[in-house]
Amino acid sequence: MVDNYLSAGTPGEDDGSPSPYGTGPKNQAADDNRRSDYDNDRWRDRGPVLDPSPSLPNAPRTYERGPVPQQPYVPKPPYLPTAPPPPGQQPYYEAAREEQNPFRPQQPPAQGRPSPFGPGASNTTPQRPAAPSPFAPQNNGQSSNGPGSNGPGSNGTSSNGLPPQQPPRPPQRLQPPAPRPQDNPERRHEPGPGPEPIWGQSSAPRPPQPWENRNPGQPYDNRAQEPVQGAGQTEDAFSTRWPLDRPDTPDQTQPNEPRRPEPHDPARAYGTGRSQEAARAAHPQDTHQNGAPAQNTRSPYDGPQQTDAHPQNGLTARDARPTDDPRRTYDEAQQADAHPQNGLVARDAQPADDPRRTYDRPQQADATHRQNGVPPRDTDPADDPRRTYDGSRPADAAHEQNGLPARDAHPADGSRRMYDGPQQADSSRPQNGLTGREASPADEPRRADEPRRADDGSGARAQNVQQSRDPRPAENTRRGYGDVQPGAGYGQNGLQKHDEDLAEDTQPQEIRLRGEVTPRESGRGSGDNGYLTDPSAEYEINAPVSDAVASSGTQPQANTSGEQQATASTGPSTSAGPAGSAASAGSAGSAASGGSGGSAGSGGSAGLVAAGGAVGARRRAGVQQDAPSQVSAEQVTSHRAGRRAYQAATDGPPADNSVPAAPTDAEVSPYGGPAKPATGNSKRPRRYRVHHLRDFKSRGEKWAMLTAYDQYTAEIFDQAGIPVLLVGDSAANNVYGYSSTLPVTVDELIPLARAVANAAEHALVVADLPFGSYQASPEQAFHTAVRFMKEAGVHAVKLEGGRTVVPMVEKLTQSGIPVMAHIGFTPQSEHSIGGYRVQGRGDQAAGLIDDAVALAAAGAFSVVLEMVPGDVAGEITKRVPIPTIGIGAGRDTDAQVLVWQDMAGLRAGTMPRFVKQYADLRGILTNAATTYAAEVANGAFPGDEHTF
Ligand SMILES: Nc1nc(=O)c2c([nH]1)NC[C@@H]1CN(c3ccc(C(=O)N[C@@H](CCC(=O)O)C(=O)O)cc3)CN21
Ligand SMILES: CC(C)C(=O)C(=O)O
Ligand SMILES: [Mg+2]
Repeated sequence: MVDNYLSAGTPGEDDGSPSPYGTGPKNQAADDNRRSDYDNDRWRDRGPVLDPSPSLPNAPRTYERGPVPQQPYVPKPPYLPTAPPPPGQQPYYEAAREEQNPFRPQQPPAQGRPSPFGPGASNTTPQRPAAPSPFAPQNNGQSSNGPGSNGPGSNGTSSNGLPPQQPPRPPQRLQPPAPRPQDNPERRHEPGPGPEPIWGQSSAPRPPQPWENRNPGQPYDNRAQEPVQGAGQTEDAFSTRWPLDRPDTPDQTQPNEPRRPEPHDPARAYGTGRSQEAARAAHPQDTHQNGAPAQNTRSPYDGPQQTDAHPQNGLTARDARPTDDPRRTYDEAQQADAHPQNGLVARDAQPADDPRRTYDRPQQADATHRQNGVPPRDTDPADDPRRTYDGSRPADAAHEQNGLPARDAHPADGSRRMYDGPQQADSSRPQNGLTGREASPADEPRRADEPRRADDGSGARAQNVQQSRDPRPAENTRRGYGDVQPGAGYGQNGLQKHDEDLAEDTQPQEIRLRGEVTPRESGRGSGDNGYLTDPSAEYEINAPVSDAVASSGTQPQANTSGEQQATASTGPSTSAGPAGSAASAGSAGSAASGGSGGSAGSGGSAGLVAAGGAVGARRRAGVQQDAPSQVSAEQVTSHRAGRRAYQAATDGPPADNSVPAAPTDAEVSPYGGPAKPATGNSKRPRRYRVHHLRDFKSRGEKWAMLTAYDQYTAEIFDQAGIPVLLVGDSAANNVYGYSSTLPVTVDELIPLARAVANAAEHALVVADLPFGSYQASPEQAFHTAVRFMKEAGVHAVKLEGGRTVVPMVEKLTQSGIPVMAHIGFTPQSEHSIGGYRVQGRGDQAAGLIDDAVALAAAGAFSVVLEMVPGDVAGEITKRVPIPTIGIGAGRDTDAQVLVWQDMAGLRAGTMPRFVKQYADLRGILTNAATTYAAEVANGAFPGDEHTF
């Protein structure tokens, strides 16, 4: 079947084709133990009984699944930027409901349109051309091309005759980068490469844009450009008559628009593939940041290297095993060995390593290999051309650092990754300080048994040390992470503005406190889960928390946990803010030696840890000891303990209106030198809050959101400086293996959200409300959101929908629950939308803008724009005072979001177009598991040092 985009079913369901998520099995939601959030009859009619929730046994769940009270809802937006609808006028959301009629006309698919569901679908169209990829097979004659190759094609640079993974993209994408739009306003007028007319480029009059068709007092009528054909739709249903349609709407957002001086040019064609192609062609830096693809560089992941990396190549675990003190504790090893820039061991800085480290601690490099991102420990770091942190093998090293596969090596797993090759190589540089491929002394594949090269020794390493502290690629003209100095970002740009934030952040984290008093943490058993027996009082379970806060003032009430006792031991990370997250990950976080660990984005609190207490406190606190590698000193103790310690150390107003450098802000050399004092007021908030995001927008600082579904990823991303973590309902297909987001339930998401909220020290944690858990009514939305707030400890919720969900947004925001909106392609509405389609093209743009404005007016603190034409996303970003977060919405949104498994290359399958992969975790794990199995088989593991 070819997806006709009008089908109510997913292609995966219709024709057995694979899910676009890359998950193999179809929806497995039939598990008897799984409960629906909304319409499971087993629960609906029970009345106010205790609901044996798997996430919190015996908690009353009547508010989740019971009959939803359908009370008349009176919208009362808490901080409306506009007047309510005139009396007698149909509420805007009533009209919106019709506008979002799932049966509204759909544009037929263009012939030859590639299926979003990948090559497995019954789709005869070829894959979309992709940029030349560094992972495309190269001419080493040794790489294996797995079954997942995307087939024939040549990127024009591959010289090995093996098919690249993707057909070529237009060659002009490899041109040097063009200026950013703000640097070159003319770009918006650049013609596309094809015959498709681009509005504004010809002398012919361009069609009016939807939002231009609005006269004062005369609402724009979508009917003019979007004929209604759907059943049950009236003309009025498509008339979005509501106050924000007034032309003065933009003025309301004017104070929030400092960075977009250029007026929106509606002449730019919307959302056509042509215009997108043109934009890409005009901005090759999008796919290749420095315009110099390292097309011929070899990767450490090619065939011989993979072979070499394994025990059978002679580099056995025992060969490589150091002979130093096997008694080192894990935490010590972390501190000493972590090379936070890239996850590699600073071998030269740590000749004595812990032989007991498992791969969970990648520093145990004995049997670990380049493909695992871990250097062999029997090699001399000074002359190993494979080193990824010596700047000697830029493109390859970049891949190596990120675990990205070689261009000439096809992923062994057969996945069809849509790598954007040169971009990936180059984009690694801001994080790892690598220079460029011109600095590479060796492009040929390196074998483990070949002589070490001496031309990238200490000099190159020293160079890299310096470079690693400047994450900015000189040629990177794009605004964003790469432009930010270590220690910049939030700290430098926002400190004065956020003096109040510091004060606030020294206050108890009430949301966290609630989270702390979960039944699990309070030691209450399932029979005493904190819920009152009176369902009407079910939200009063915070009494212990309130008591704690009240009795402790600005300090949380001490309890008997060792975690609390550890409060003086360390402090939180104080690395740069979101704009500097990559910077901090690449340099400021290079705290590997000096006895202190330093993970990406965190300075090492060496002194504090060395002073003792942290590790012990960690143990006393019962905090997990076998934390992941690269754990910074602050992580050695518990998050909360560190936070309290820092709070204790920094309580009180900051002196002379500036934020003091935190004790953990020192930059520590990975090469053993003394800690370098922090150069700036690098500081990020104790907790990112919605007002920080607003401030980012007002300052024009872009930021990144990632999904997270578990403790370690949350911890890592948090430490990397990601200010907002989303526990997406995409866990459905990225955790639970469903083929869409529809099956996942509140009960399935809450444990994940709780893990993330527990682990995220600084990030604002947002949880998706899953399908069916909020659409019924504002009250249902409220009850579901409360569950996430109480049981998971998240700080905000996200829900999908435009004006139809405005009442829900209002209810939540009025209840003190921050709401992130989500419009454009809303996966929960996949079946009504008719597939994975770009939304807001052409005439749909006006409706999408209306949605965004209405959601902002309803109190949403931000809005996700998914698969929205770049122009429309840019226009929305101008129109609304709240941050826009794009995924497949171009570069003009205030922020970006990606599903982390996509971003890090963990999942297989064809990636959506908007995905850029920054690592090859799948390859890393594949190699790790393969090596582990091989060592078990050949007896290399476990060794004496692993034996008691
Ligand atoms: N791993 C993962 N990544 C995601 O981005 C994601 C999820 N899961 N699950 C929830 C939603 C669903 N999303 C998706 C999933 C697939 C496409 C997709 O296949 N897009 C194609 C076709 C687009 C079109 O036809 O216009 C693409 O090439 O982008 C898009 C968004 C985004 N979200
Ligand atoms: C893709 C993002 C925005 C999301 O909603 C999710 O991960 O569930
Ligand atoms: Mg979602």
